[in-house]
Amino acid sequence: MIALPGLNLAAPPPNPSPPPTTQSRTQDLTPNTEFRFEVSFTRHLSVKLLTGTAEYFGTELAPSTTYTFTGTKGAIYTWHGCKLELSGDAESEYVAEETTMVSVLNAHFALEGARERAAARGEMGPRVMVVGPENSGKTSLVRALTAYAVKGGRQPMVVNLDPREGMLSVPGTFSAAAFSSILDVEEGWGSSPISGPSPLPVKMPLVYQYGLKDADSEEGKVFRPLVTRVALAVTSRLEEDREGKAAGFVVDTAGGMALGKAGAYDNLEHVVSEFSVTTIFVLSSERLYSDLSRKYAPRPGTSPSDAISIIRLDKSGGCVDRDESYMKALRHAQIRAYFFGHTSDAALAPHSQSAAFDELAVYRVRDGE
Ligand SMILES: Nc1ncnc2c1ncn2[C@@H]1O[C@H](COP(=O)(O)OP(=O)(O)OP(=O)(O)O)[C@@H](O)[C@H]1O
Repeated sequence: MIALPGLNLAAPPPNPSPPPTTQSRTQDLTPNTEFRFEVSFTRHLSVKLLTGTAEYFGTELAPSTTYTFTGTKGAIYTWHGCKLELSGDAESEYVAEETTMVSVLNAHFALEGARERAAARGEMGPRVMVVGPENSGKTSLVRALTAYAVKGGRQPMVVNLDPREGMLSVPGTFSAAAFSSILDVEEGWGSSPISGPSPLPVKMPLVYQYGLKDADSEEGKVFRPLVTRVALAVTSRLEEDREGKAAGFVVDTAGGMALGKAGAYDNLEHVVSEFSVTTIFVLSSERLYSDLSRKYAPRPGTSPSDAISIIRLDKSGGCVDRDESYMKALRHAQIRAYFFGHTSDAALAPHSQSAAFDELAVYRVRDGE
């Protein structure tokens, strides 16, 4: 039987150490600080908000509710100060006073302004792309912008073009989903109908199989036609949805696309043109920012409404490099959650069927067919 990585049907579900019995402790956070932590896939960290307000990448924590994290690197931020109760053992944890949340909030309000203008004119809202090197905080920024927009009653769409990490689906796919309800603090984006029962409303992603690990490994032969498909699906969906149209969408890209081999950003440029991007947030990379600013500098004769805004944002000091073994474990966890459901007690029971390897026929589509 061919085993999907992470989907060992024969073996019992992985059993991360049970929620620890270590004594709970409290952590006070002063306004505008964040509690950063790293928890491996074999440990747990439980967090409860005792007093004040706090959020996890833009999503507000409910008071007196225990959130348990495993296989996660993240940060709990507070605007007004709070007291947290912590239990469990993280690999590392500390309080950071320098965060980038004020610039994230400013970015959100700039997008809100664009949404209001778009709604008044019946036009499409901001079409945002987030770019930057690997582990520069792109996905975290997209999550926070989405969470703030949802909190304000908007229904933004999120498009994931990073095959290294799935969004509401398995890795190796591109997906798009409209977000009209709160994001899931523990599970990241939340769950789709396929991932079993969830206390939060499920999200309905449109998923395309890409199949490769890196978006920059095949000279765009598969990537670009697929991006065209996704863009068409997203824009035609929004044309029929007045609220979603005004909210616009945010596209998360893969770090490899920002490498600009020999100064060429063919895949990024393709995304910009297919999605008619209006705003590009560049995380951390000065070179990418200056290359894109040059490329999309307003030309004489073009109307200001056609200009693309390129905005550079600092990388958060909390962004941690995720090595290949961590990424592998993350992908395995996503594949397992897809088939068994999100909860640790494995809510779904997929049926398995074995086939001998010589019964399998593999076809390869040749170039241009
Ligand atoms: N302020 C923060 N504090 C702690 N951890 C953070 C913070 N911001 C981001 N992280 C963590 O750093 C890691 C990298 O961030 P993120 O996934 O947002 O980067 P990325 O640019 O999307 O990466 P990639 O290109 O590999 O997809 C993630 O595990 C994320 O949860």
